[in-house]
Amino acid sequence: MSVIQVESLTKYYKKLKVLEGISFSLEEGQIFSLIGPNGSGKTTLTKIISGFSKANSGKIKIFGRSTDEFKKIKNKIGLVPQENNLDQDINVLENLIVHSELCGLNIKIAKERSLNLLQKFGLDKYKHEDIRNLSGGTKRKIMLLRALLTDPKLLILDEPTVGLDPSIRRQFWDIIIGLKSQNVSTIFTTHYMEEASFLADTIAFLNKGKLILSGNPQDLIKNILENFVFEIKKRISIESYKSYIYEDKTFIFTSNKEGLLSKLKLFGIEPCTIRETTLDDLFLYLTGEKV
Ligand SMILES: Nc1ncnc2c1ncn2[C@@H]1O[C@H](COP(=O)(O)OP(=O)(O)OP(=O)(O)O)[C@@H](O)[C@H]1O
Repeated sequence: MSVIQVESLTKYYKKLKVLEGISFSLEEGQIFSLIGPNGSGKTTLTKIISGFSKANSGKIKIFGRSTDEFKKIKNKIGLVPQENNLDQDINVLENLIVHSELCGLNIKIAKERSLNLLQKFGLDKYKHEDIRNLSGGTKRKIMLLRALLTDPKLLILDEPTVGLDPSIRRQFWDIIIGLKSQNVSTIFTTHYMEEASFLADTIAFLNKGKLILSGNPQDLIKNILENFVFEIKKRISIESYKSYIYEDKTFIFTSNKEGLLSKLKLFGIEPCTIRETTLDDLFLYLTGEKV
C-alpha cells in the first residue's frame, strides 16, 4: 500500500490557481523530494497533505485514509513546517512534553521519549534552555525531534534545512537516512538540488503549481538530456542540439564532446566550460527558471 497517494489535486486561493493536476505516490520507506522555485506551490502541497489546508478538487490518501479520516492517523505523521512554531516562552523540554500531550501521550511516556530523543540527537544540554536563546539550526533540530515524538511512519518536512550551514544540513540528512533504514517514509520540499538528489529516491519538479517531471534522480537527466553541457558566453542556437539560454549564456547538451567542439569551431565559437549535466541544468532546460 502506498503511504501517500495524490491524484489530480488542484488548489485555488480565491481566483489564483496555485496547484493544478498534481498526482504522485510515495511508497513505504521511500524518500520523495518536491523541488521548485519560490511560489511554485510546495508549502501549499505539504499543508494539504498534512491536513492543514483543503484542495479544491482531487483525491488524497495517506496510509489508505482519505482527508476526513486524518485524525485517526495523525500520530503516524510527523510534520516540520517551514516557519518556527515552537513556543518561545517555555523551554525545550516543556515544548516537547506539551506537544506529546497534545498528541495523546501520557506525561510520563512523553517525558521519557523527549529525554531519549534529546540524548540521541546530542541536544540534551539544551533541555532547560528557552527557545528564544537557541540558534536557528538548533531550533530546526528541536522541531524535527518534536515531529518524531509519536514515532511516526511518515515525515512531512517543509524546507527543513533552509538557511542552515552545511554541517548542520548534513546532520539532518543523516537523521533522515537513519529513519529510512527504519522504514519511515519522508516527503520534503527544498530549494537545494544537491539535497534532493542526495536524499531522495524520487524527485518531483514543481513549477508554477504543476508537477512537470518526476523520477529517480539518476534517471531524470539521462532520460531527457545528454550527459555533457557546453557553456558559451553568448546567445546562440545550433540546430539539432538541445540547449537553453540563461543570463546571456547558452548551454548546449551533447554526448559527443568532440563532435560539438568541431561544429562550434566552424562558427569560430569556443565554449568557456565543458562539464557534466546536472539536475539544475535539467530544471532550467524545462522551465527557463532557476530553482
Ligand atoms: N494563504 C494564502 N493566500 C493567498 N495566496 C497564497 C496563500 N499561501 C500561498 N499563496 C500563494 O500561493 C502560491 C504558492 O505559494 P507556496 O507558499 O505554496 O509556494 P512555495 O513553493 O512553498 O514557495 P516558497 O519556496 O517561497 O516557500 C504563491 O503565489 C503564494 O503567494
